[in-house]
Amino acid sequence: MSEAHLVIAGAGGHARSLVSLLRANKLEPKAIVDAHAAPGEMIMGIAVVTSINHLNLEDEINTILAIGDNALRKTKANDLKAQCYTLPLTHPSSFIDETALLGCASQIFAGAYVGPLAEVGQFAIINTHAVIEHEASVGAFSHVAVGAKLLGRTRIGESCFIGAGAVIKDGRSICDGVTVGANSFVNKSIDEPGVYVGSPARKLNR
Ligand SMILES: CC(=O)SCCNC(=O)CCNC(=O)[C@H](O)C(C)(C)COP(=O)(O)OP(=O)(O)OC[C@H]1O[C@@H](n2cnc3c(N)ncnc32)[C@H](O)[C@@H]1OP(=O)(O)O
Repeated sequence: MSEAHLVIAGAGGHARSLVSLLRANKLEPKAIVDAHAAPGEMIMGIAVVTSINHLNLEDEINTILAIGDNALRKTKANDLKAQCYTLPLTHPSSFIDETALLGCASQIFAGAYVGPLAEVGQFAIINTHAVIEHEASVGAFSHVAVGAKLLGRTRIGESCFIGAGAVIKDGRSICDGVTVGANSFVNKSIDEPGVYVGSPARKLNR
């Protein structure tokens, strides 16, 4: 039986990070699929095509989502369902405690830390050097950006974006659909969706 081909969906910045993550795991994507691909476009030596129909592959295809936008990633995951690559992807330089739980299709990038009894939901992204401390949890389709830190026992809901370098104080919880700005400090739990910035973080009123 032949192995499934890996295909990356999306040709934005996150696609480059994913190629690097896959190669660190000795996996090579067959192609990158993006509706806006230019003729002959290549990314890091990989062809970018507008549709998987152009690949003429008879074998199974497993799609890995290179979509940083949480809502779009959720829509695409629901559209593709069984065609998605379901195993968590972890960079060899990340540390995942043996008691941590990683949801299907979660992506853990270089230097990230996922501590004891922490949980990462399905299709969540834990980006470069992010820290998910002991017993913290990250909801499905959330994205913890570069260098952000979730301190012990924090709980982040679904489809949240925690900006680069942000810190969430230990024990605090954040409801679904919250964006926390880069370098912000969340010292109180957040129970209303919206965008929160600053130190301490305050809701942006618009
Ligand atoms: C691999 C990777 O690159 S992963 C990508 C990681 N990217 C990030 O972490 C970026 C995170 N994004 C941010 O921090 C953005 O500034 C957001 C999402 C919080 C807000 O963006 P926008 O909606 O465009 O807001 P905008 O830039 O108009 O700012 C609105 C107000 O909030 C303030 N503000 C925006 N971001 C922040 C922040 N991080 N900290 C403090 N204040 C902020 C602005 O100064 C502005 O204040 P003013 O109205 O008094 O002038």
